[in-house]
Amino acid sequence: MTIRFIAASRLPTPWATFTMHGFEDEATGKDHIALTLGDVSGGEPVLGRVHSECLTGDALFSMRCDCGYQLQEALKRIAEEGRGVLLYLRQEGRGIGLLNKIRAYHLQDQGADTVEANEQLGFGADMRRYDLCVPMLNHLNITALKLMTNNPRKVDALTRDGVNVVERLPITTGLNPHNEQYLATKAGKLGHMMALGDFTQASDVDIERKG
Ligand SMILES: Nc1nc2c(ncn2[C@@H]2O[C@H](COP(=O)(O)OP(=O)(O)OP(=O)(O)O)[C@@H](O)[C@H]2O)c(=O)[nH]1
Ligand SMILES: [Zn+2]
Repeated sequence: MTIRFIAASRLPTPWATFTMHGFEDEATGKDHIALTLGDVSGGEPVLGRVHSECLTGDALFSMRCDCGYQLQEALKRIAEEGRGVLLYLRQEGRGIGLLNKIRAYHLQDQGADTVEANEQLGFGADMRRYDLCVPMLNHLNITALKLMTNNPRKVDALTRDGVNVVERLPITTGLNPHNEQYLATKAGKLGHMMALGDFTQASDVDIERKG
């Protein structure tokens, strides 16, 4: 695996002006991004989010999942802390790609859950890799993460790959009638450490999206 740093720039957002660092994965040709805020080097654990691409949730306001809500919440929490990192990994659809995710959504429209749909298409439930995080974090001189996630397998995979996750912080936001079943399946079948009662409602946190 060769991850090459390409360029960095300012990225103003509604929450803070981040620094955006662009990387290229030479093996796959995919681009990945890190957003940082404040001085993240120096060894003190950094508040972080490792977020896998969800074009539908992150960019198209989909309410089928919790991705877009988590992305906003993570940037907001990093801004409140004044220091942190978000790794935005281009592994759409838990690694199956956008078009296969649409195929999986079609099966879910007909009654399959998110895990069954992947399996009916011949994929594992979660095909993601996290080994690319190590060179990205090394480039940023980040040695320890306080990770915002509900996904214990993400913590295990990152740890196996050599990322020092010193703390796991829940990120439960964006519950709505369209993603309730999906979130229940994540908790029931994928082992996510969350209960629907923990969630902030999408309507409470995201009024500007209701439009
Ligand atoms: N195959 C498939 N992928 C989905 C579906 N819904 C969301 N996704 C993808 O699931 C991934 C969600 O990634 P993350 O937000 O990093 O989170 P996570 O592993 O669910 O765990 P958290 O850190 O707790 O959010 C993204 O790549 C989405 O595109 C689905 O129904 N099917
Ligand atoms: Zn999503």
